[in-house]
Amino acid sequence: MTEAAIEVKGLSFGYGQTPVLEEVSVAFPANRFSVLLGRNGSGKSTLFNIVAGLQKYKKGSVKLMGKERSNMSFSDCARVLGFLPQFHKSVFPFQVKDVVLTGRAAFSVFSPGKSDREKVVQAIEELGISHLADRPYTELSGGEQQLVMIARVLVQHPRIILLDEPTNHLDVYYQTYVLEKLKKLTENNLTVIAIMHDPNMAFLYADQCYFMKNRTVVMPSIEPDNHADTFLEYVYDVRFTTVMVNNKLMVVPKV
Ligand SMILES: Nc1ncnc2c1ncn2[C@@H]1O[C@H](COP(=O)(O)OP(=O)(O)OP(=O)(O)O)[C@@H](O)[C@H]1O
Repeated sequence: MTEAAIEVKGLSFGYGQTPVLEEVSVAFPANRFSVLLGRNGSGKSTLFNIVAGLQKYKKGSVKLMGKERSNMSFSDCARVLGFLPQFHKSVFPFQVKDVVLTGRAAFSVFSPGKSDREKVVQAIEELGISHLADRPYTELSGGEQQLVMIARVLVQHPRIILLDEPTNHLDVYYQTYVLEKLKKLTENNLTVIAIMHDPNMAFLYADQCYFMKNRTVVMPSIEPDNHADTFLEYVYDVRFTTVMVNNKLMVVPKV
């Protein structure tokens, strides 16, 4: 069996008295591209924020590469996990290369060295945005900013990256570009887990899809002969027609 990069067991969480996650148990396999889907407000970002340490959990267990998250120091976590949150706004017109460099902050405190800058150049090249390196981040389009933020996570050289809607704001060219990059990263000992809203893009690129429903995570086998349409109707409250394209399941809402 593949080792779990992230293993969540019996996790429950709420904001005040409102429960959002109830008894969530899920294991995201190492060195794979996994995608988490589900309706707006179903708790996807909350689960990512807990795994990334932005929200504290009281009930359940969250393990990163086999270690309990709550027992890990900030720098231990930064070595293991990189996180791209859903919203990231900068008001300061820093150059793109400096914004990416801040991804090294957990390692170099306030005095980044030559190797940190080399990693920045590498990550910027990796995402094909070298032409943006000297531009002020605040003057970039939403999609360009998204690519810069992904480079900022990569520069951390973590074992796992969590991305909350990485294809948000991207046109179809860059959606496929980023998803291909993310999938490729898993060939180099990296685990990628992303929240996405487009089931078809997820089915095209992910090794495994997970869905949030009724405050927990469910992982069906998405195959047409496995009643995928019934399952997706349960998740999204929308009726779907399913078709196979190049051996991949594709869905369209029934109109
Ligand atoms: N800081 C907060 N305080 C109180 N309630 C919150 C907070 N953040 C999220 N919620 C609520 O928790 C629920 C889950 O929100 P969450 O952002 O995790 O969902 P999501 O699946 O990521 O949604 P989306 O797809 O719209 O981004 C929602 O009902 C939301 O209103």
